Amino acid sequence: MTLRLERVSHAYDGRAVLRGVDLELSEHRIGVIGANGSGKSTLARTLNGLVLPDSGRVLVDGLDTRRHAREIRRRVGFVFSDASAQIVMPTVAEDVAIGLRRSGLSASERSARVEAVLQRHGLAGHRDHPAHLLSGGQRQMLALASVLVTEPQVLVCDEPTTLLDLRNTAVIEETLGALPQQVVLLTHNLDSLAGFDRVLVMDEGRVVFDGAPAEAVAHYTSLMRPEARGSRPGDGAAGAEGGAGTPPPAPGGGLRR
Ligand SMILES: Nc1ncnc2c1ncn2[C@@H]1O[C@H](COP(=O)(O)OP(=O)(O)OP(=O)(O)O)[C@@H](O)[C@H]1O
Repeated sequence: MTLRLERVSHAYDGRAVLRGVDLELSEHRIGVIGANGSGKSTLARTLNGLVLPDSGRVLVDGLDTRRHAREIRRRVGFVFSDASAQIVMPTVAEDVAIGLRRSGLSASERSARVEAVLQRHGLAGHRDHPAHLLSGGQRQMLALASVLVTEPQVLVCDEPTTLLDLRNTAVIEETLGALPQQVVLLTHNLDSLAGFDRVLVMDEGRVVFDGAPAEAVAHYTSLMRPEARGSRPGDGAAGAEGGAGTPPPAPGGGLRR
């Protein structure tokens, strides 16, 4: 599936957080890294219409997020870092099932699908447990399962392991790695990007690097050096919309700018 951003800009309270982002995302594994506040979450939220851009547009397989919210949410699933915010039903099985309420499937098809997802993600033994009694790792797995049960074609994961310990981080990353779906992963865990097809580095609302994981991590690391942070052209330019004259990054091409 192709996710396409065309000159996407967005501001909160007059402060620009996305500045004229142009992207075409079709790779199987795409990472997004960047400093806190660089605009990663806002970018991710535009991909399934959780955020509608102030200007520009986002197309999911040609469908505009402004006009086709429901179809797009069905195709693009979203996983948040705080699973508790995503879990809405009292028990594990009910939470997984809720995503299928408008699926058009019969009750028996829905329960078969829920059961399969619970089994696959190690939650079958917790079927009737209150979701709030699960461990942090189990809660994140439940949040993931509740999205996967709807069988989205793309999964956008916004720092899904930030609140987890090392073991659960590994479990969630392995699960994501094995999914047949296209995955867009926002993360501060740079090690998890090895093997990704493409990694974007964001800085001050722009994609400043777009290429292979090792080069992207090196670029991000160099941006975070104190001398780089003090002298970047973007510093202090909040509100300078769009990056006029800045060439769009070459998809997967490792363009630095
Ligand atoms: N709903 C909102 N209302 C107002 N400001 C917001 C909102 N969401 C994000 N922001 C601000 O926009 C900027 C970009 O936030 P965003 O969450 O996109 O960045 P991020 O790169 O994902 O950061 P982090 O790594 O900390 O999650 C931040 O300064 C943030 O405070």
